[in-house]
Amino acid sequence: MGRKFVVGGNWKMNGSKAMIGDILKFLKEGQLNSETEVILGVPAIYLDYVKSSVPANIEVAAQNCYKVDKGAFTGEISPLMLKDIGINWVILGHSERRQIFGESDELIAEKVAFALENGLKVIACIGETLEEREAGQTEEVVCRQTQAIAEKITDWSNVVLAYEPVWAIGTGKTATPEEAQTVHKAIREFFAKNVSADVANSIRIQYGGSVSGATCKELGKQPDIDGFLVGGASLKPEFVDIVNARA
Ligand SMILES: O=C(CO)COP(=O)(O)O
Repeated sequence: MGRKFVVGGNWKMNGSKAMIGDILKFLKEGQLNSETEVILGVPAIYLDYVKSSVPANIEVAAQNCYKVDKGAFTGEISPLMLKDIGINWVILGHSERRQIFGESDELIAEKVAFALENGLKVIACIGETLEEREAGQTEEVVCRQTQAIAEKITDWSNVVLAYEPVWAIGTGKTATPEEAQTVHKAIREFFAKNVSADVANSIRIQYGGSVSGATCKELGKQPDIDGFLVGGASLKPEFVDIVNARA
């Protein structure tokens, strides 16, 4: 069976009630391809609000959650809380969490495992920095990040992997379709070798990093690119074009 195209909009720390109103308007008015799964990554404070007003064909994700169910962890939210308000998805390991908030491969892997155990679906993010790419370490880095998760989970059916090269995030510098495809293929080979042929075939791998209405079509044609994780452009009407990249 083919892998269903999956496009996430990661709003990051953006939005207001007024802005969310505008975003939901263009999403409701736009003709979203029903063959594409659409997931909005929403700031925690707006999750309930968005969940209550989003059309049924759009899923809502948190942008982070912690690795235990409750307790003295000021400022954190748990997978159980997300499930409690009807949220089914979480983005984990985004490069901004890794770089700005110092999250390690191991912590991210623990969060992925705990979120899955509690019935969430996970978009797990990986990707190399510019320095790592220039040092020829891209594949080594993304495999190391994936391996950390593979050590903590066995069932990948509720995981989407997002390959987001750090140098392409928010820079307007999209990876070329060939650059992205090369890494996506390497990740799939990692799964074939270290997890199973079945997971290698079935896991969906999104590309993220300056995806726009202009770049999405060519990227979306690559055989190992199964969708996108979109930052800046997910706040704008062109997000509809990105959702429909394969249409
Ligand atoms: O980080 C990203 C999505 O998670 C990508 O952000 P941009 O699309 O703004 O480059």
